Amino acid sequence: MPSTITVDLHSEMGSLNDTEVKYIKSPSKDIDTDTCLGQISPFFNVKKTKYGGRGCFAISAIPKGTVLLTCNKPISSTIIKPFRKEACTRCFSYCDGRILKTKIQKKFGKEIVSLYFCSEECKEEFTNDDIDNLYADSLLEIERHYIAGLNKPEMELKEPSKTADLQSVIKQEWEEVALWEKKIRAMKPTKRASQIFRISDSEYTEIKYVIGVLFHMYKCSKKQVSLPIKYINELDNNERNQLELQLFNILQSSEPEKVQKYPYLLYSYINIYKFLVLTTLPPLQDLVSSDLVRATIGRNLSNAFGIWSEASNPSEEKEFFGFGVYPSASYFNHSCGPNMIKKRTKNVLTFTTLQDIKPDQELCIDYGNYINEKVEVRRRELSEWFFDCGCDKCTVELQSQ
Ligand SMILES: C[S@@+](CC[C@H](N)C(=O)[O-])C[C@H]1O[C@@H](n2cnc3c(N)ncnc32)[C@H](O)[C@@H]1O
Repeated sequence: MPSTITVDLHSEMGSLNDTEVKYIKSPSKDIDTDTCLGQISPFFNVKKTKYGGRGCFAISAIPKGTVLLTCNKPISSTIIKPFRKEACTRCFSYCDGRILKTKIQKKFGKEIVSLYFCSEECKEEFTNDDIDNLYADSLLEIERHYIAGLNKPEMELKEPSKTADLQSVIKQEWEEVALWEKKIRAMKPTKRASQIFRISDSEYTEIKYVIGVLFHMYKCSKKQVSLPIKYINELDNNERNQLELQLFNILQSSEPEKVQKYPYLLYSYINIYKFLVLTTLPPLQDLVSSDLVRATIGRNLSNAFGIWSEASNPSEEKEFFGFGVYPSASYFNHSCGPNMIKKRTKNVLTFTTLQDIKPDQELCIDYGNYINEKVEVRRRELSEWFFDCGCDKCTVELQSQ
């Protein structure tokens, strides 16, 4: 299992000499953080910002309208339950609420469960990316148990007591999970299957995302390549997958902050983990550990890109279909006066400059839709991402108050 790497936020990236091709021997262990961050784009370096954490800084002047990064597909994505039949599993295409006709199906007893695609091409691309149908079967397994769970009692919503020391509760609850897991792993498969419980819709969404990440990790372990030090857009598919995984492993995780803010989520994350222990298919089951699952959830919280419908006019409300994690695009910080724009075309994200950029200027996107709001509103909305906005616009507006 790939180790989680501690990120040194204080290290400054040097620019990459792309004529010199070096090789990373061990793709997941002992990785050089600076090297893989330097492989994202020839246009920018990832280095420390003045307000904390890392950000992307232009290496030289860049004209307005330049595409700085194209991300072809997410490391993992997930469609929420209400749209699972209407938004394509692979490319998120949505056809005015019509149920998609192209499916991968599997029969479990009398129940047929399906994954939905917008076209035969998308289904084929999904299958070509799979290994022995493992990803499809894993997602179908989740569908099957999710649907079967609807006949079981809803899980009681627990919440840590307001007076308890939350850190001790978290530690103790996960220790109890470890004891539970020991018992479960010693059970016969039929007895273990009888322990599968009902999950909530949000747990279902998160579990599909975690399975996608586990599958990506499994795939990289099966197709290990020596990763040349080239920019991501110069790499072949396997190398690109490997680099995206390395970039994923060094993303920041906000699981502790999220549980601190919403303590009831502790029990939801425990449900997600237990469900994965009980239902994950054998090759991916080897990857299921509480540390990895918690870090995977935590990386989604501060790095995922929401997948929204395209509104045909500005007054139309956009629908939220789910989210995708694109590690190479996760180093752009937010600004309330962004100089970059993100565009999604199916499952491809492109990042383009909105203005001429000066050397060493930070490249930022807009994380939400609040940039025209007052500074107080922006700060409140952005607190969902667990940060106080340090962009120039907020700094100036706060100083003039
Ligand atoms: C997608 S990540 C961006 C990369 C991140 N800075 C890093 O070092 O990995 C989002 C996180 O970056 C930080 N961040 C992004 N925009 C920021 C801003 N305008 N001010 C302060 N922190 C910001 C927050 O911690 C946020 O949760």
